[in-house]
Amino acid sequence: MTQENVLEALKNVTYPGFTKDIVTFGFVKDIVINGDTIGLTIDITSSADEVKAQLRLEATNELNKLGFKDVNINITAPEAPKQMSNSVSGKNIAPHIKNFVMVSSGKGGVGKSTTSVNIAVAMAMQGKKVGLLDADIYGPNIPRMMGVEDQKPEIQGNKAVPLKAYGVEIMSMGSLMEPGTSLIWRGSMIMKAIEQFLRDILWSELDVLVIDMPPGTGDAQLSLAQAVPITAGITVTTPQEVSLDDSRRSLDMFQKLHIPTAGIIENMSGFICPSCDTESDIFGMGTTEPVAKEYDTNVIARIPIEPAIRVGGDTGMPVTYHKPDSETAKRYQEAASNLLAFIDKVNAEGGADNSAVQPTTPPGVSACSTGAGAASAPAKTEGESCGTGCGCH
Ligand SMILES: Nc1ncnc2c1ncn2[C@@H]1O[C@H](COP(=O)(O)OP(=O)(O)OP(=O)(O)O)[C@@H](O)[C@H]1O
Repeated sequence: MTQENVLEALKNVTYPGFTKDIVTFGFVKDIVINGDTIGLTIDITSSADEVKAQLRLEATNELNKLGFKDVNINITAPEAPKQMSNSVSGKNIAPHIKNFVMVSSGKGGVGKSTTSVNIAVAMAMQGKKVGLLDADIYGPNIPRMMGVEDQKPEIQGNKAVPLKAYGVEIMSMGSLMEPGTSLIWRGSMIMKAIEQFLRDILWSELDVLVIDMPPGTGDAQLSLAQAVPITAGITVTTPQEVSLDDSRRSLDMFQKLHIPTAGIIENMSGFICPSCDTESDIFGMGTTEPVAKEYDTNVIARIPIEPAIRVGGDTGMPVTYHKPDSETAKRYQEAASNLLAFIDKVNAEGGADNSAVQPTTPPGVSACSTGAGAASAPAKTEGESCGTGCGCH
């Protein structure tokens, strides 16, 4: 048996999906014949496992027919493209961002933006490529807290370049609006804004995008969860019972939206006196632990009330960066480490998956205009959401 016999026989093996055979393509190389043993390489251009399996099977059959008993085929192929995002299925409109963290709170004013800022800065200080998206369209405070409130993002074509401070890429509705102006948001506008923040902003290939949500559980949260797979949800709460009730709603929302829950941040947990550095109880301390247990999650940090945090927020000088030796900076760093460990765990277990929260209507069909319910549904004014999350208005 000669190399020519072998090549002739392998001309019967067509490359999957094509009419040409693997010899004509020039894929067969390094044929070594030793009695009834043969070794060869098939060097292909596809990284698909099915292609490799089919070629191995068909080539082995042909060589067995020629009389070879021991057939050793080495198939070389380009490496499969690296999966940038941890999305295993479902929708991801920003696949170059590896992980998304949703920071939510049941009610306003509990320190959600302050937490988002300091955790983002802490992760950047720990060497991660971090972005911070201010999706709190009702009260976009992030530009002030990050010291970029006087800057406008550069526009390239129809996209915007994020601002940058403390090693963190930043985008906020506040940076796109005139200071002091307000927008009246309908549900459908919120959905579109969230998608645009992900699609039309030139984010780098980030390790983590921290997203500061509006308070509560509404259209913004649903839209975000449907647009990208959220790797981790954090809820921020203060220790009082009234706030805890609302944080339960946030935790329940994570479960309903299939968002892995990283845990609770108990903010304003005790007070650190600026003169004597002692810690005292004001709103309560440690009250979030039972709530975390209820939802099978953890308290990832307790952040005391510290005037330096408020000053840092007001002056655009986050405490984590500007007072790295303070007790609160250390706690934010610890929260960031806990969050990163949680993200690693989620990814090791297969990554986040938002396929279960996609709109259920087929592509191109509006949930608002089809089905038996549509005829009896109340008429909607232009631009009003039907509340199904279909984004059809
Ligand atoms: N641990 C803390 N110690 C001292 N001040 C704090 C602390 N956490 C937050 N603050 C201050 O409380 C105020 C409200 O915080 P922040 O804006 O972060 O809350 P929020 O939950 O994002 O509010 P909103 O829902 O209105 O966006 C800010 O002035 C902030 O500086």
